[in-house]
Amino acid sequence: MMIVRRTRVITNIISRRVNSNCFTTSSSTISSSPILKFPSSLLSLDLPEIWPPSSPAVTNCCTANDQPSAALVIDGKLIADEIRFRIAEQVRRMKDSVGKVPGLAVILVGDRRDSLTYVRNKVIACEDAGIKSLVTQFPQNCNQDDVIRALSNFNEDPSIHGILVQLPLPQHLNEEKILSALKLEKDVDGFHPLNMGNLAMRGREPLFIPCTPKGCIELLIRSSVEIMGKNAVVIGRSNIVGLPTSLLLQRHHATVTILHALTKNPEQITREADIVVTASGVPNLVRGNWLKPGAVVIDVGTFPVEDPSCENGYRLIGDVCYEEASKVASAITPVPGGVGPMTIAMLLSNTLDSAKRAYDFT
Ligand SMILES: NC(=O)C1=CN([C@@H]2O[C@H](COP(=O)(O)OP(=O)(O)OC[C@H]3O[C@@H](n4cnc5c(N)ncnc54)[C@H](OP(=O)(O)O)[C@@H]3O)[C@@H](O)[C@H]2O)C=CC1
Ligand SMILES: Nc1nc(=O)c2c([nH]1)NC[C@@H]1CN(c3ccc(C(=O)N[C@@H](CCC(=O)O)C(=O)O)cc3)C=[N+]21
Repeated sequence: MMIVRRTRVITNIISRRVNSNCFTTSSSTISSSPILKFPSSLLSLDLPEIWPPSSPAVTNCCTANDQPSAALVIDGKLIADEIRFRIAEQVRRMKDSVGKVPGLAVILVGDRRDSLTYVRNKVIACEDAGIKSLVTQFPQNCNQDDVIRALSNFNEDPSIHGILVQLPLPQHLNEEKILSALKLEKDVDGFHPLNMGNLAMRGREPLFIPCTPKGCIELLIRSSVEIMGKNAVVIGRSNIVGLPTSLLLQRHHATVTILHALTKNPEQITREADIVVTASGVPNLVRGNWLKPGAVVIDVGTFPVEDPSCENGYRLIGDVCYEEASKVASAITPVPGGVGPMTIAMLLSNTLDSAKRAYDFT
């Protein structure tokens, strides 16, 4: 029998209507947009096997004459901020009662610009939440044994509850070997084969659910999108996004189809989907005519393109042709400001969960 751990049902949507005159999706435009209402938070900081179904508030956006209207934008940044606020509260409570805070260690190899940005964002998010963070950076040409030694030190450090090895690693390093050196109890990314295996098996509980897939599901639930019984398409089958996302959607009783680079006629398959989660890394892959009217679209893809006018020297493009898709979908996540901030919030959530387990703190 399924154990339903979450008890609260979400009825509100954190989102905004797409401004049809504005197709740029920067997080600043989103956070300044009108917010319908905060939902009562449903972030369960333990691991749910399944969430209860919520009201299908975002399933169909067609007008009376069946013309699709603009999609609701699922504001990942806003939702992530709310979750991070809740995490910070719990960290304070932990500090007050046990005298300890959660600790996250990040291992970064090389100096890829996007990795540096992601790691910096993770460190800032930790600071904001009161979580201790340590970053160990190695040069691109480093020795594998040195990386494993650093990992082992973090494994043994009782003040560290989560360890993240920033991916991708340089070619000469063996990702499988490095990741398998990570202590299961500290695998806050949820990439360990045992965590992934438990996610895949019915009746089993992984210690950690991978952050991006967990963030995608959290976005759907908080936007009142019903998952149970829906046709979901996941584009991409990678170990870090596509595969665990498809497993998680299945755990929520969606009927899941996985598309990959060799799939024939992908647009025909996506057109049948109520929910499309895309993580291919191919910019603008998903066009408006790939979607069923009223579909919910979660865009995980982040493809960096040079842009000297941006602070980091690049801007991100998603997998979805936003301009087209937002006219067909009922709800859509922007890039940036959609899944990305949720990934970080879920990392903090997993780190807090790990510390709670370590200190037997509820
Ligand atoms: N926002 C966030 O928090 C995060 C964003 N990302 C982003 O998500 C994207 C995917 O990341 P990741 O999973 O690590 O990438 P990978 O390159 O590991 O996997 C990409 C997957 O997409 C599939 N694919 C590639 N081209 C096509 C195509 N034309 N049609 C259908 N499927 C295709 C590949 O298929 P095949 O298996 O056949 O090669 C593969 O399974 C990237 O843009 C990444 O930057 C990743 C993590 C977090
Ligand atoms: N071990 C490991 N775990 C990961 O979770 C992991 C990884 N390696 N390698 C790379 C991918 C990518 N990833 C992102 C995290 C946050 C944003 C994010 O916050 N994006 C912001 C924008 C950030 C920016 O400005 O560049 C947004 O979409 O709004 C994006 C992508 C985690 N990944």
